[in-house]
Amino acid sequence: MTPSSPATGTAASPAEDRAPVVVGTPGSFARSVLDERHPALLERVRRATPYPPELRAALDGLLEEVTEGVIEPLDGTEPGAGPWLAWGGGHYGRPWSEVPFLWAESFFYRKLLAALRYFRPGPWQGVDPFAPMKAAELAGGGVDSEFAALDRLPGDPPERDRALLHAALWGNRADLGFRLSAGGTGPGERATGLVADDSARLWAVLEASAPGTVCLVADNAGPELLPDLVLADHLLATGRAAAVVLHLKAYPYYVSDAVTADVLACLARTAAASGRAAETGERLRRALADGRLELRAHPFSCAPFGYDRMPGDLAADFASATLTIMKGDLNYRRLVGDRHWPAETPFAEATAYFPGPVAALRTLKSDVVTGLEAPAVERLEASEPGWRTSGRHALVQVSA
Ligand SMILES: O=P(O)(O)OC[C@@]1(O)O[C@H](CO)[C@@H](O)[C@@H]1O
Repeated sequence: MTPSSPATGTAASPAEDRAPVVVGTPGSFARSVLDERHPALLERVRRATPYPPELRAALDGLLEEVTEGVIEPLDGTEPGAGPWLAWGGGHYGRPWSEVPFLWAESFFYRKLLAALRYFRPGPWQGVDPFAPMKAAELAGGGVDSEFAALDRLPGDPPERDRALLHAALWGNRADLGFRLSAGGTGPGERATGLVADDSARLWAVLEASAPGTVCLVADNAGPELLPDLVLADHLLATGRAAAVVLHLKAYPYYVSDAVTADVLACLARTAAASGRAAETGERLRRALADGRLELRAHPFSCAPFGYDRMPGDLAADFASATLTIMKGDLNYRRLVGDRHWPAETPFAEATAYFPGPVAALRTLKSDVVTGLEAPAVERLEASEPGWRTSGRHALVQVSA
């Protein structure tokens, strides 16, 4: 994969003065992820699978590096090490907290897979270290409740649209990374109302032209991916889309991000269900088999950059879509840029480079946000200091 330009994250950019790139400043949310979530994740991975001694030793080495060391490049013999050398330019040899947060997180996940020999031929090749956690989530009772809720969907079409859009939106709270910090209980009680709501615009964009292709850029597996798949089925069934292209991650990433195996696991879960869940699953299987639901796992999906650096073939994909729907917090960070934007910065301005109409469905789990009204920001700042990262708030934003 070759992003349109190599990025070190240190080059000056016009946005830099107004919106500095997020790094792990002491006391920041980003720093807590680097100092707390990443070590906790290494421990969780180690407990989840009985890795042999050499893999456990590699995990120990990574733990030492992220807690006490500086960023070391991938071993030169690691498959795919080349691009990371180019992308890492000025970052190697520096503390993890001093480089762009998005780069540091992405590289952490890549190093974790290197430690576990995910890309090397041999018995551990292709073994998803997060699979045990994803499987437990998918088997959980929460999924049964979601399936039961499908049987109680409102009959009124606009109400049904809203219910399915909101299921996909709030499904983004199902992020396993969230459980790894601050007591590990997951996001707090969800807030009523959205901090920004362009839902009407989203449906209007889909209805403004003949049914075309919708790109749905997935985020987490299991309890988030299921309502995303249900939304994809709804877009196809209601003629809002002639085809849906579901963009997945190219390899395990940010703990619970969805890869192809996770889509198949969701379909297997629906096959074991009854009622609407089973019917939806059956339609999705047919859509996959006849090409109306297509899976893509572009290498850029795990690159440590924003979408403003996406390569031409991916941009062409999004350009040809009636609408691209970006799910989740990380995709939002990559869409608008992982920067400390003033929250009132118009969403359309931050996404002006995007090659087609784009929507974000996201719960707020990081410092980055755009497109809010000033009074709403003042209210949130005054009443709820952790509103940007608590996962209690959500938004639907559209730029078309
Ligand atoms: O993309 P998702 O699943 O909604 O969120 C991923 C996430 O939890 O990971 C980062 C911390 O690791 C946060 O910035 C972000 O909230």
